[in-house]
Order: sequence, then C-alpha cells, then structure tokens
Amino acid sequence: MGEQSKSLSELGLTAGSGREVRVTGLSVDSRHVKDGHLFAALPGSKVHGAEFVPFALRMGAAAVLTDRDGAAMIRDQLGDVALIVAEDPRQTLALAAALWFEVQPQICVAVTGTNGKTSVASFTRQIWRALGLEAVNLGTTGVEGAWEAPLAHTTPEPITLHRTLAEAARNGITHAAMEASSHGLDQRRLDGVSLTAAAFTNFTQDHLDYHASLDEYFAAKAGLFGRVLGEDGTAVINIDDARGPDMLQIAESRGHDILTVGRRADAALRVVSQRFDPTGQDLRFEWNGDAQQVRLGLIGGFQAENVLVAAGLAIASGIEARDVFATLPKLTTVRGRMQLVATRENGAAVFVDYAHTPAALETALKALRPHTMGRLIVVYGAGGDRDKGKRPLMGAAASDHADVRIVTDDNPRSEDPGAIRSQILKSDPDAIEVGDRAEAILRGVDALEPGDTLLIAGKGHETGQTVGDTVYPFDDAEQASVAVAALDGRVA
Ligand SMILES: CC(=O)N[C@H]1[C@@H](OP(=O)(O)OP(=O)(O)OC[C@H]2O[C@@H](n3ccc(=O)[nH]c3=O)[C@H](O)[C@@H]2O)O[C@H](CO)[C@@H](O)[C@@H]1O[C@H](C)C(=O)N[C@@H](C)C(=O)N[C@H](CCC(=O)O)C(=O)O
Ligand SMILES: Nc1ncnc2c1ncn2[C@@H]1O[C@H](COP(=O)(O)OP(=O)(O)OP(=O)(O)O)[C@@H](O)[C@H]1O
Ligand SMILES: N[C@H](CCC[C@H](N)C(=O)O)C(=O)O
Ligand SMILES: [Mg+2]
Repeated sequence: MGEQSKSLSELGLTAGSGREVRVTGLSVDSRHVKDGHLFAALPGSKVHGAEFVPFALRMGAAAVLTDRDGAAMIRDQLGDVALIVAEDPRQTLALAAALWFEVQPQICVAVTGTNGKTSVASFTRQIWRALGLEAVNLGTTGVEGAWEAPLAHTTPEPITLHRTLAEAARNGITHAAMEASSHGLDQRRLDGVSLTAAAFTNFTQDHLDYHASLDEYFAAKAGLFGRVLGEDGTAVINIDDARGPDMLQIAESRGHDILTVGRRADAALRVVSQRFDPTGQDLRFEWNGDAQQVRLGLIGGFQAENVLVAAGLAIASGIEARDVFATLPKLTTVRGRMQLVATRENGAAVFVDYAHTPAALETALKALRPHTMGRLIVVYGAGGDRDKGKRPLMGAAASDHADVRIVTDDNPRSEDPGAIRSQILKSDPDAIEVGDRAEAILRGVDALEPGDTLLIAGKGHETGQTVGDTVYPFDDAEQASVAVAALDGRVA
C-alpha cells in the first residue's frame, strides 16, 4: 500500500476550508507521521495530541484531524495544511481508517465483557476453522488462526486494526472474531468495523483506573450494541449475568436479532447440566428447546458459557446450528486459560489461568473444585498501575475459595511490589507472602500432595514480568514445569 494516496473526500472527510487534499497515510502519533500523512491530533488522557502538531508538520503532515479544542490550539500554525475539525475525532479517525484500508473479512464479529473475550474469540475462530473456513481471532493473544501475528493491544487503535483486517482479507481470510475491550470501545477504535454479530459475556469490576465509575465502565461496553453493531446485526447475550438483561434491552432497542445464552429457562442456547472429570466435561444444553449433548475437552464450568456464546456467534454468522455443535468436541484450551501445564508424580495437577479480576479468580477456583479431591492451592497477585480496588477483592476471593494461598508479584510496573501485596493480604491475612514469582510457584508446587490442585493465576499466556520499565522474561507454564522437574527429580 506504499505509494497509495486518497483524497479527503474518499476518506469521508471535509476540510474546514473545503479544500481537497490527497493524503498518503494516516497517523495517530506524531512520531509516525510521514510525508503527506493525515495526522489525527486526539484529545488524550495525559496531553492533547494537538501539542504535537508542529512536529507532525515538520515530518510532512498534509492534513490534521482534531476536535474544537485542538483546532483552537493550532489554527495559526497550519499554513496551507488542511484542517478537519470533528465533534468526535476518534470516531472520525476510525471511519476514515476503514475507508483507507478498503477491505475487511466478509464476516466480522466482536465480543465484549469483563472476562471471557479472548476465550470466546478463540473458540469462534476454532469453530469456523473446523468447518474449513479461513478464519482468525484478534485480541490479547494477538492474531491467531489462519495467520499469526502479535498485537500490542486487546483492541488495537483503528489504524492498526484496519491494517490487520485488510491484510487478512487480502490473504483470503473470510471470517474474523475480535475482542472489544472497554478502552477500545470508549475510544471508538472499532467504530469503522462492519460487524455481523456481537456478543456480551459478563460484567464485573475491572479497569476502574481508567473508567470513572462502574456505570461508565458498563456504558463503554454497552457501546458495542448501542453504537457499533448495525441495526441488522445479531446480539448474542449471556442473560445469566446480572447486567445481561440491561445489555439485552439496549440490543432490543436497536432492533438487533437476539440470541440469548445462559442457564435461564428462556435462553435460546441453554446450559442444562454439566458433568466434570479430569480431562474435561460433558455438557447438556438446549437449542431453542431441542436437547443436545457434547463432550468438551475443556476444564472449568464457565468454559461451557464461553463455548455457547462462541456457538451463538458462529450461528449468527450464517452457519447451521447442527454443524456448529458438531465442531464443539474439537475445541482446545486457549493458551493460559485453565491450561494444564504440569502434573506431579503423585498425580497432583498444576493449572495456569489468566484470572486477574476478583470475579475471574473466584470463577477459576470454583471451576477447579469439582476436579480436585484434596486441597486447592493458589499462587496469585495483582498488577501495578491498574485498578487498586481489585486488590482486596482478589484477596477475599482467594481466601474464600482456596485452601492454601501464596501471594506474589504480577507485573508491579511502577509501583512498590510489597505495597501491592500488602493491599491484597489485608483481606487474605493467612496467605503466605512470597514476592519472587518463581519461588512462589516452587513453593506452591512443593506443597502439592496427592489429590491437590495448584492454580497459578494472573498471567496466563504472558511471557514477561514487568518491574518498573523492564520486562523480565517470565512464563508461568515454564516455571511450573521447571519446579515439578526439580522437585520430582526429572529433567524439564
Ligand atoms: C489509556 C489509553 O488507552 N490510552 C490510549 C490513548 O492514549 P492517550 O489518550 O492516553 O494518549 P496521551 O498520552 O494523552 O497522548 C494524546 C495523543 O497524543 C499523541 N502523541 C503523544 C506523544 C507524542 O510524541 N506524539 C503524539 O502524537 C498520542 O498518540 C495520543 O493520540 O490513545 C492512544 C491513541 O489511540 C492509544 O495508543 C493509547 O493506548 C495506550 C498505548 C494503552 O496502553 N492503552 C491500554 C491501557 C489499553 O488500551 N488497553 C486495552 C484494555 C485491555 C484489557 O481489556 O485488559 C486494550 O484494548 O488493549
Ligand atoms: N465466562 C466467564 N465467566 C467468568 N470468568 C471467566 C469467564 N471466561 C473466562 N473467565 C476468567 O477470566 C480469565 C480471562 O479470560 P479471557 O482471557 O478469555 O478474558 P478476557 O475478557 O479476554 O480478558 P482481558 O480483558 O484481559 O483480555 C480466565 O483465565 C478465567 O479465569
Ligand atoms: N489487560 C489486562 C491484563 C492484566 C494482567 C495481569 N497480569 C496484570 O498485569 O495486571 C490489564 O492490562 O489490565
Ligand atoms: Mg482478552
């Protein structure tokens, strides 16, 4: 796409002067501006992007998109550079990015919710792939499926998002399932994506470092149905969640087709019962009242909800329900989500899970109980520079649902790791405190007796421990196998 250029009107933009300019690319960061680019000077959480306009102009920007405040800051600096003033420049940028990159996979679906987005997006992609469709999922674990690539964010900013979708479409990928993070929705990153269906998993506390209140956090998520999903789209909603009915109402008011999931008697995809064993579960469910039974090779009761939400998205994408259900036994664990990573010689199992919210920790621990005859041991911590309110709630969840708890570090970032641990320990005072995560895992593995289970929570698929600005290589799954090998006298 190197030499391409487009006029402002081809990008749906109008300069204040009415002048038509051709641009050679889009940038949201002045440091990435190239000759002829449109620079989106966005109002930021720390600084207004308009501060960087002089630099963007030196880099060759041909047009600037900003809001009224930004325009007031830069009007006399622009010379003959085109100025586009928008009410909501983030949304305008998202729509322009969609037009710039031109194509996206024919079927795109998105999933929001506090927990379960990566799992649902991966399961949806796995269902499509099992039916021979070219499909990817995009989110926390990068681009996965027919094509693999890392992504810096769960929901990338619109330029990266549309570049990725266009590259996928040009390489023959017809189906994409993406995660819609609350940050991404709040910042309109997905507003240019044309969605066939969208899903809601659940809503509990997270990210109150970013959103001013739980209501604002919910409103951001609700934007997926209230704004992004078009009126002809299908809304797949978990109505068991306390906020499910609110989301349902929003979707109904937009005229979406509705597909409900849950245990409630009126759910279209209804969980009837589950039977757990060491390698997975048998799931009985109903589809519009018709009984179905499938074997799932997945640990954790909550995975059945995620699987049915994914099945709902696949049905909404135009596939026969019967064909969708036939693929479910083939679904495999998502990396770092209830992943069995090691087993001790005495049979005790070690799981890694990405539970990093109070509700996720509770869910993950409760999910392991039916698979555990002995004690449930957990190694956990909480991230630095993130929602501080989560910390005592995570302590309470662990103390309520695990028999032995080891509190350790999980990406302390710029904070004092000891201070984070003590905020957790306030509500889990009997937990053992071991700051060093590798040592904490070793202690957890060492404590395992026959019939016990160890859950290592919080980092899932992550491959680093961020302390200050430094990311040290760290992988929970690898540390668990090293610990088991060391203690059982085997080579890792
Ligand atoms: C908190 C947050 O989401 N910030 C996003 C936001 O930046 P901001 O408004 O805070 O930026 P700012 O620092 O105030 O700067 C304002 C503007 O000036 C620009 N700038 C800044 C410096 C410069 O030299 N030149 C320049 O042009 C910036 O690009 C920005 O547009 O807008 C930027 C441009 O779109 C994003 O890159 C940035 O994401 C940052 C990198 C980020 O880390 N976001 C995380 C928290 C995030 O989005 N996470 C979610 C949630 C994951 C989950 O569910 O757990 C995700 O989807 O990954
Ligand atoms: N349906 C669910 N209900 C409750 N907890 C869940 C559910 N699905 C997953 N979890 C828990 O949340 C953790 C994260 O799951 P997943 O990565 O799928 O969520 P996510 O929404 O993508 O998270 P993130 O916002 O960090 O990207 C899991 O490891 C598990 O502990
Ligand atoms: N996307 C989430 C992941 C948190 C994972 C946990 N390991 C942590 O660092 O807090 C966040 O950035 O809040
Ligand atoms: Mg995710």
